[in-house]
Amino acid sequence: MKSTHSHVANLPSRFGTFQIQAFKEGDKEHLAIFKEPFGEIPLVRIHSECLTGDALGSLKCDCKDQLEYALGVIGKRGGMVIYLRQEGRNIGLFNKVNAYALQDQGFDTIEANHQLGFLNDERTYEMAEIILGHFGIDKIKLLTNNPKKINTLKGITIVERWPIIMPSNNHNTHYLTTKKEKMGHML
Ligand SMILES: Nc1nc2c(ncn2[C@@H]2O[C@H](COP(=O)(O)OP(=O)(O)OP(=O)(O)O)[C@@H](O)[C@H]2O)c(=O)[nH]1
Ligand SMILES: [Zn+2]
Repeated sequence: MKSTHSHVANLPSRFGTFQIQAFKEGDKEHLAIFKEPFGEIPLVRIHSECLTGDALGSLKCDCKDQLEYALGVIGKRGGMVIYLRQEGRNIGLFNKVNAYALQDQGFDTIEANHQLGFLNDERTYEMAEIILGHFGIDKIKLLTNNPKKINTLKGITIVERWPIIMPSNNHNTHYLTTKKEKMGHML
């Protein structure tokens, strides 16, 4: 029988020694990166894939800084990073590059998504709930500035919100201002 989750493997990293487990959702493969013990209320970061930021170090967003901050804190205190393959707020890499091309012409992130026929944010968080459920977790402390993420996680009790605010740079100030003003991020 085909499994929807992989075995658990060790992942020594520059942020500490974690364990990882992969989860399949159709063609998408998500990851839980975790460090035990979790403590009574696990500290969790739900991170959405950003290849340009996470892997290439793009300065257009704050994703890599947030990911590394989360891995650093969770590597020390225990908890879990859920890495969801929702590139470009779930419009995919190809469309995100087209959105970036529109941003080069002066559109903001939201306007560029609309120009391409997408909503502001096409993400869902069911897989995060499924992964947390797999670990028997129903209460968390969540590292986020995003109110939609909090409101969408219906099956999980968010006992505390921990802000995850990174220093801005010349290239991402407009991106962060758009998140604050148009998406209500608590920045
Ligand atoms: N469509 C689109 N997606 C982007 C753009 N810049 C970054 N992203 C994606 O945005 C996602 C990160 O989401 P954010 O809204 O920045 O932050 P968040 O994770 O929802 O909120 P926090 O928990 O507070 O960090 C990743 O999937 C990125 O690939 C962009 O210009 N257009
Ligand atoms: Zn990013």
